[in-house]
Amino acid sequence: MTFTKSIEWLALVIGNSHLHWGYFKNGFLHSCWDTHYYNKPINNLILPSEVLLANIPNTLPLIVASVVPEQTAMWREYSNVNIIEISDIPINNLYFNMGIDRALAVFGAGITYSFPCLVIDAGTALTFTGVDQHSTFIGGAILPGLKLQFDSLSNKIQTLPNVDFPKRLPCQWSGNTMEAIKSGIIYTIVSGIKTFIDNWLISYPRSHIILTGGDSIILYNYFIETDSNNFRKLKVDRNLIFWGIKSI
Ligand SMILES: Nc1ncnc2c1ncn2[C@@H]1O[C@H](COP(=O)(O)OP(=O)(O)O)[C@@H](O)[C@H]1O
Ligand SMILES: CC(C)(COP(=O)(O)O)[C@@H](O)C(=O)NCCC(=O)O
Ligand SMILES: [K+]
Repeated sequence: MTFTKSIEWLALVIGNSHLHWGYFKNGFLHSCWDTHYYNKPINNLILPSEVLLANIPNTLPLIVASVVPEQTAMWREYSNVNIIEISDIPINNLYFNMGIDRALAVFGAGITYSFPCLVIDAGTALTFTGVDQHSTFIGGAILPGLKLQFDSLSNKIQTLPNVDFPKRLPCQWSGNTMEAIKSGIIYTIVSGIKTFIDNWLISYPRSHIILTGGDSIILYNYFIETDSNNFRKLKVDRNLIFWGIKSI
């Protein structure tokens, strides 16, 4: 399918925690914002004002990329909608049930920064998606995202409280439960990500590496605090998926 874009249109990326919205006008991403899920029936002609920013028309064409099937079904009710499928993404070797957010983000990264590239998406899940210089998907990995790791400890283990993750790197060797949780999760995520990056760079030394997703900025700050020299190749771009959608 080809995605013809009008002068004004909306992109909706449906993740496992949030709806991510982009408003395009004259070929530019004019504004972007996140909302919670909208769980009332969708009118077939008018988008709900609750999810739109003020002054954005509520009858615009909508292009949806979703990894949440129930939400996809809801937004399909809107008549002016197109849903992106894996087969729409011009990257070789993608597998059919791969997350459309991963495929679009890595395509958006390649279009914006050039291939090869490795995208690290720190959303509900944390994902790695690597594509080589021929726009061929090489492989990736999936693990629980930052918030999910904190939530799973407190949800499954009675003695462990829920803690918010800190803005700055915590102390690694902690003398109380809260700090020990922060240390455990953050230091293993940071060093795990570093291992993936180092391994990717052995095969693709000139690759771009881009962090995206809800926790990308906080993660980037942890990296810079740990070892700014080693992470100088790292970029943060919250809009990779929108660059991907714009370019299909
Ligand atoms: N109100 C919130 N609810 C849940 N997560 C939030 C919220 N605000 C920020 N976050 C952060 O956003 C991350 C999820 O990233 P996001 O990109 O929104 O995920 P997804 O694309 O999977 O919906 C969580 O790990 C969490 O730390
Ligand atoms: C891995 C994901 C759950 C990540 O979703 P997110 O954290 O962005 O909400 C999503 O990309 C997905 O459902 N993928 C399908 C499996 C795969 O990519 O192999
Ligand atoms: K995501």
